[in-house]
Amino acid sequence: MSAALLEVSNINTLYGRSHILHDLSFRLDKGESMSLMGRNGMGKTTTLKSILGIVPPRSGHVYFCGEDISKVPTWKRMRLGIAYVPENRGIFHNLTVKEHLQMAARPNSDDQTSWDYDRVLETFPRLQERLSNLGTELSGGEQQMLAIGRALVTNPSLMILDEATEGLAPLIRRDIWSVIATIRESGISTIVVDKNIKALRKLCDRHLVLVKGRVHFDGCSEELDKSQEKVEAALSL
Ligand SMILES: Nc1ncnc2c1ncn2[C@@H]1O[C@H](COP(=O)(O)OP(=O)(O)OP(=O)(O)O)[C@@H](O)[C@H]1O
Repeated sequence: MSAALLEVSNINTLYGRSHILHDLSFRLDKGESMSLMGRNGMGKTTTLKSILGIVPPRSGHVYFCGEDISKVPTWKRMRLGIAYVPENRGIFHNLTVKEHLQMAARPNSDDQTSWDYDRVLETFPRLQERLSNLGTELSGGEQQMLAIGRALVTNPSLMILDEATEGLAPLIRRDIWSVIATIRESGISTIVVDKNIKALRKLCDRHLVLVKGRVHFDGCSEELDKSQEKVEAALSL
């Protein structure tokens, strides 16, 4: 078996005394794209925050490129190549589009996966038109594009997107899905949290479904098709 890019091994994550993730384990190979699904409150965001160290698991391990990063602070995990596009997008009100991108940019020696300022603007022509606008002056869709663009210029090997299409108009959603596909094609591994199972089925190689902080399903798209009833029941209860 090839070395995993990310391996989450038996993590238990709690908020105070509320035990949210229970012995959660999964792995993601280099270049692989994984969906993370589950009803509201099942622990998807907590899983992402555990990977990033924002909410460190009480026990268990997180390995990235074979290294145990369980005790590594969040900023260092990002330096190692993990980028996060949070649910609330985290756009600064008082910075322009250009400043957001310039501030985050980090070059990468690997030409194949390299994303720079110009490539992001080519991918998001809307941002090109809005370069001198402040975060507050952007629509929800533009903010989402900026949040993704800002993550891309850090040249991550793993990109984590939490509900990137949530609350957006259908045409903008379509653009965001197409950009996520482009990111994947550029060789960056992705973990995508979303409710659109049809889009995730098409986009991702593997799928993880959580129920009450436990893995309910973990398999490839063909296995997802075979377990359709079980998965749909878990998502619609
Ligand atoms: N900061 C916190 N303090 C205490 N409990 C929390 C905190 N954040 C989340 N929770 C609880 O942890 C559980 C899992 O939440 P989480 O946000 O991981 O779920 P989710 O699957 O991402 O749901 P959603 O789709 O609603 O974002 C929920 O019961 C939630 O109320």
